[in-house]
Amino acid sequence: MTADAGATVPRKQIRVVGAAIVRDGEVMCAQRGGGKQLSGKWEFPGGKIEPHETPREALHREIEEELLCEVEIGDEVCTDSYDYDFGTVTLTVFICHLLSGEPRRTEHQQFRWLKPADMPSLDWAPADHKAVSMISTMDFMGK
Ligand SMILES: Nc1nc2c([nH]c(=O)n2[C@H]2C[C@H](O)[C@@H](COP(=O)(O)OP(=O)(O)OP(=O)(O)O)O2)c(=O)[nH]1
Repeated sequence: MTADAGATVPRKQIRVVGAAIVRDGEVMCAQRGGGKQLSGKWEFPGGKIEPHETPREALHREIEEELLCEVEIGDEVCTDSYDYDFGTVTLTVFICHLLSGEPRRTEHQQFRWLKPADMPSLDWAPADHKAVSMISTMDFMGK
């Protein structure tokens, strides 16, 4: 036995924010691009929180960079963690509305606008399952 036998290496902790963008009662779902972790899985647009940022600041920045548009960030849906082989992702999802511009694809394979109840039919990244389940019961019509 070596001195550090049994010692555990701390898992990489990755804090991520995602935007459930609502328009006309539907929610924007985005399919991850090729050549990345979780390629082909569906996710909420967003990304990693930088150390100096609040979750909302990070989401605002990520949506501008990734979708080239601006959103208003509303209520938090939930936070959930999933242990991937590359680290633990802790994902917080917010309901968002478009303020200006039209979401454009810079890195995703495709977008789909789905009614909340239809969202679970997609192959979501595992960290998203709780948020998708919660949003799938929501009704955004008239909002
Ligand atoms: N943006 C986003 N990432 C998610 C979601 N669910 C989920 O497991 N992730 C994972 C995928 C990535 O491993 C991690 C961070 O997302 P990211 O969008 O910054 O990842 P990335 O690989 O595109 O970023 P980068 O390292 O190239 O800067 O979180 C989600 O709904 N949205």
